[in-house]
Amino acid sequence: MTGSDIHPTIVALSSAPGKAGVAVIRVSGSRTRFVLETIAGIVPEPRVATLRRLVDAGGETIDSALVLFFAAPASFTGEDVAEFHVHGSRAVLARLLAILTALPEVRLAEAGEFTRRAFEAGKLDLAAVEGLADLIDSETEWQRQQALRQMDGALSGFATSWRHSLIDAMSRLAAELDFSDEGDVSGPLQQQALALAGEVLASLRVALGSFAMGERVREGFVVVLAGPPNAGKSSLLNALARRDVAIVSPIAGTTRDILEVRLDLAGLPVILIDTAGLRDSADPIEVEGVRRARALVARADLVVALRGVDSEPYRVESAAELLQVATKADLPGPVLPGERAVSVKTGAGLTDLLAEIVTRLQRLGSGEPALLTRERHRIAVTDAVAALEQAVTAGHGQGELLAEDIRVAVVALERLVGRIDVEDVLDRLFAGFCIGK
Ligand SMILES: Nc1nc2c(ncn2[C@@H]2O[C@H](COP(=O)(O)OP(=O)(O)OP(=O)(O)O)[C@@H](O)[C@H]2O)c(=O)[nH]1
Ligand SMILES: [K+]
Ligand SMILES: [Mg+2]
Repeated sequence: MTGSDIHPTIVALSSAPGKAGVAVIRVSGSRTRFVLETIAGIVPEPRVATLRRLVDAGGETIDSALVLFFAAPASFTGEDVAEFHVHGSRAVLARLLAILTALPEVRLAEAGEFTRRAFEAGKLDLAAVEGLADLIDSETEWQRQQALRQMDGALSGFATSWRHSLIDAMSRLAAELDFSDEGDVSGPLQQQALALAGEVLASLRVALGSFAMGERVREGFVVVLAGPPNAGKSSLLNALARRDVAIVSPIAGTTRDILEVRLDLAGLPVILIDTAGLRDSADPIEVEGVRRARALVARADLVVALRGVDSEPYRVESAAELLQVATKADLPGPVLPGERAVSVKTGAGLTDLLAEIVTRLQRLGSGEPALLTRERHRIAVTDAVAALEQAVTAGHGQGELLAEDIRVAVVALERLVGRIDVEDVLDRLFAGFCIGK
């Protein structure tokens, strides 16, 4: 089933809005051939870019365009699809969209609707749709690579093989139960089922171990600059961001709120955060700033603890990865053991500091590419792990209970690729899509 008979035909601008050399308008659905005949005068040979004049009902030219046709089911959505590569002018786009949506049974697409149709046609599973969303949102190299792996089915492939192994285990248990009158024998088939469950459990635990990295690559590593007032936190933020983001002054207590910039550090997405100087204060605003700074220090992936070489030693308490930095290295004063020296004034040590931040962040992962990248994945796999742990530890007792534990794990894993509970996830996901995806 292609679904083309139950869906209206949809149309949308699929490239970014605004002025551009070329813009792409995409059409999908059973009226696509009709749309092509009406606007371009022909249905081009599938997958052959064809230069045509696009005309309105009165025969007046709207633009000349490259026209592409993809015949169902060999298209992104699985339906007949057309693309019009027109000149990216607001006037051309407005006119063309107005004409297209005025055609019978053709309407503007909703956010994510092309992708939803691809999902419904079985072109992408849920994990792959998430990968596509992440790819479109990706801003750094690590994000691009991780999203592409997800879109290409890295998680989907594992989910399928875990599920197959567990279904295999369940069928061995069922066979054993058929042969026993008590339902509590632990024969060779049950042993095999337990071994399969144990293998899947081990693989799931490895996948869970990759979640922290997967999530951080998606959302950004939180790196917090912390230390006493006037340590040079805001100066360092500006230097690393190469922009004048934060106010710098010789007055202690200049920064009161938190300030963040997003950086691409050697392909790693980093959220670098400047905080209020840590000290006791009578000023309620500064007290709140310090409270926020401490909260961030507590939840950071990496804390860069700063102290001016001309100031007292200062230790930031944090359970997170900690990097001790002595600032203002151009001034006289000692660099203490364990500190790296930098000077924003001369630029000394800044490149090394950046390299060290990258090294520390990379160390948070195992080096393996992350399989689980969203909280949704973590929950599903955690549920499956809990059920299989119960199966494996309860072990050789009742065959029926064992089968039930494994069944619970299978259901949890089916959520990963979207065999169940799909609508909720899709609705939330597509809320973040723009129209035309
Ligand atoms: N000589 C020298 N002065 C610096 C350097 N970095 C910062 N400063 C000076 O130190 C003072 C404090 O700098 P800020 O960046 O405002 O310090 P901060 O840690 O953000 O201070 P608060 O926001 O008040 O906590 C300013 O006068 C800066 O110009 C440096 O590398 N060398
Ligand atoms: K300051
Ligand atoms: Mg500051």
